[in-house]
Amino acid sequence: MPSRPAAGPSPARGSPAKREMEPKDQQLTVALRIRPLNDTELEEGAAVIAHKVGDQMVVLMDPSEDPEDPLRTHRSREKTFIFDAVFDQHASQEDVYLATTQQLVEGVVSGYNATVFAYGPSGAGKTHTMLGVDTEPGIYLQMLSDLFQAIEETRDNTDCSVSMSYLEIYNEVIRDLLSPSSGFLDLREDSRGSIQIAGITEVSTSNAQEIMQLLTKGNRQRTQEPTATNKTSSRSHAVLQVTVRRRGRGAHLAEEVRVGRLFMVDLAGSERASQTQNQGKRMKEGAHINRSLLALGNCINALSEKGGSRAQYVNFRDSKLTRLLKDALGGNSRTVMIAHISPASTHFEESRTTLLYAYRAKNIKTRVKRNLLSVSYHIAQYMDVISDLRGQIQRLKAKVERQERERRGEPGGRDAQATIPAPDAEEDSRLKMNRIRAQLIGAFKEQLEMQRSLVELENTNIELHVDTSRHLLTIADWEREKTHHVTRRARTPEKDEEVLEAGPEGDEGQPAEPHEVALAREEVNMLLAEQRKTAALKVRERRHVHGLSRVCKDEQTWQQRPRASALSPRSLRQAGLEQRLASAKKKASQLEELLPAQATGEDQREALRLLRRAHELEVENAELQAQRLRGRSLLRQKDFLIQRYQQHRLLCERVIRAQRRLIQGEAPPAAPVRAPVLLGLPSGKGSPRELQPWVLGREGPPEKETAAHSRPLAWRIPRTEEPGGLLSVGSHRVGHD
Ligand SMILES: Nc1ncnc2c1ncn2[C@@H]1O[C@H](COP(=O)(O)OP(=O)(O)OP(=O)(O)O)[C@@H](O)[C@H]1O
Repeated sequence: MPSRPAAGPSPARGSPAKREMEPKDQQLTVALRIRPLNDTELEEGAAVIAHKVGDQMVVLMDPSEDPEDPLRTHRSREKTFIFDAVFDQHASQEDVYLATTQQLVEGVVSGYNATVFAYGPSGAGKTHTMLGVDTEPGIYLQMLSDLFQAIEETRDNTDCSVSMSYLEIYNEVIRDLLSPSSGFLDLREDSRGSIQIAGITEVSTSNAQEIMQLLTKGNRQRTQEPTATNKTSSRSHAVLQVTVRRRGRGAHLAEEVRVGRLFMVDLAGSERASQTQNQGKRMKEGAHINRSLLALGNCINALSEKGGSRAQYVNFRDSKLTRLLKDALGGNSRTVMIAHISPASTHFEESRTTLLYAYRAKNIKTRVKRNLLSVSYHIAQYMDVISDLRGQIQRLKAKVERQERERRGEPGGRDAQATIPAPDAEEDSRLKMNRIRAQLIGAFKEQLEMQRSLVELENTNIELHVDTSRHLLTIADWEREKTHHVTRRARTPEKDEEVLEAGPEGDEGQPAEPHEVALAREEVNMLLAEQRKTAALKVRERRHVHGLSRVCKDEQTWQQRPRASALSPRSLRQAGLEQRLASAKKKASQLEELLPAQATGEDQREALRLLRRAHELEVENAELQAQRLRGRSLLRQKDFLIQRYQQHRLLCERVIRAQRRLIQGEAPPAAPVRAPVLLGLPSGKGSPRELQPWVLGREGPPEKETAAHSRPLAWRIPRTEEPGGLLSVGSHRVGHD
């Protein structure tokens, strides 16, 4: 395997500390593992079609191509791919580990992020590579053992702590595998843009065995079911995160903390619905798995184009998996992907797509940067030191002057003492001032933390909006397809039979709704319910704040109010936070008023001024971050809107074509339908409106929307059902004008 350039500092320019912080481009390491043929494949008489050639090449033969066929002799039967490393059935777990992931250990200990993920179809050997078996442990145990060994070697001059968390993404929800009772967890982006999982259990550990025990415990909670292709198929993506924090030992004012994060991801296997014959729950899981893996594939495609140019738009937001792997694929992480395939001819299609994806991933570049935190003492502590020293200097100066005067027998030697505050009184006032200042700093800090939490919550709300728009777009896409299908049928009724043969149809000759559309509907309903609750709460909240006679002392009191039970935890948290923020602001301003009276010297006033300024800057910073988040979300919303307008345009064009045909007497009599309603877009002037859920979902339209006066301009397209009838849009029917 070719060695990769190290992502360490470049010796060319800058100070060593600065060079350490400079990000470096790093290519994804992509390896391929081919597992042995299994019993089922042997029973089926499958041939081996994936062959390892040398250390880096794999040749995949197409089983459908007949070498004897003279028409095909000019075509190559082989597809060749080159990776950083290729392993076949003879490779041991240790071989795979040493050639792929061992190289990441040192980086993690020195403060770099690293990710290893196993990719491939169901039953191809991902869990085997990552977890392994007792006699042949996989990458988890081997890597963790090396990690602790490397930490042990640095113990002399650093303090090190290691913590871990373990989660699964199952059907697009995140579950804490170390604390399954904690419900579904939220993904959040912090102010630095890195993804955090709110409320995840982080356990401190001191050795690899301990982590393995926790992993085994967590794995018992992991969703695993037998499927047609794998008796112990993992139906979720499992993510193990290990964080290593290293703090240098020394008596410096500023301490350096290196934080290395290691992600180890065992993805659920992709599957072809037609092959697995999964039904019901398994099929729904499969659709979720495939959807998130499709999103992952799209990200890999976008990132690999133009050599991973950052100008290319990469949609990480399409699934929780891609959001979680954002850094691993396009950000600050050294990443290794181990793709897995079966060598059997019966799995040719899956193997081919896996190889193509893995091959594309080779072009991805990430930008690695050491996570160096400088924990400097707070400005207030410096100010204390300075203030102490100044006080001492002043007292000493006064003492010297007094002694001088006394020595010279000058009058006023004793009087002069009276103009300088007595050391005790001065000390007393300084202590008092420091106490109030410490309280003020506490209040500022509290305010800032709450403000940040509010920004995070707002961001989550915006994300809910964006998710809703995305799902609505999927539904709208489908509705357009369905309308197109119905229109086509109306135009060419003689082809009905052909259509019926070509694909499954739902009721009344409607095409059957695809799985992802049903899922999108489900999720939209869930998201809308959540949004409605939050909106209702905000209205009530505003009313409540206006008429507020007393301030709730803490979040608990707030949450214990009787009406709280009907609201979502997120809404409750937001309401509680807003309330607490208001009270913290009040407290801080009271303290601010107290302080100037206590400030006796110039240095204390200066300290106060700096303190207030630092707080103002931090507030501004938080506000800017919030604005940036809002701006980004707005852009995403606009993207969806543009797509919707495009859909709308397409539909209008189709309607116009149909009208033309109608005018020219080519089509049967028309049934009217309102194109703008179909896509939930504004029909007249005014700002674009959000896509109305009732247009696409299972819910009925609100009363006022159906009122005749609010009806948008009617468009006519050929009749598709009963004469003078209705055109069905989702479950909602749009009638004639
Ligand atoms: N390299 C290998 N050597 C021996 N056995 C293997 C190898 N790879 C996989 N297997 C066996 O194949 C079976 C399926 O493997 P595994 O469960 O790891 O697949 P998977 O890709 O994780 O599947 P899924 O996505 O469905 O969870 C297991 O019984 C495993 O022990």
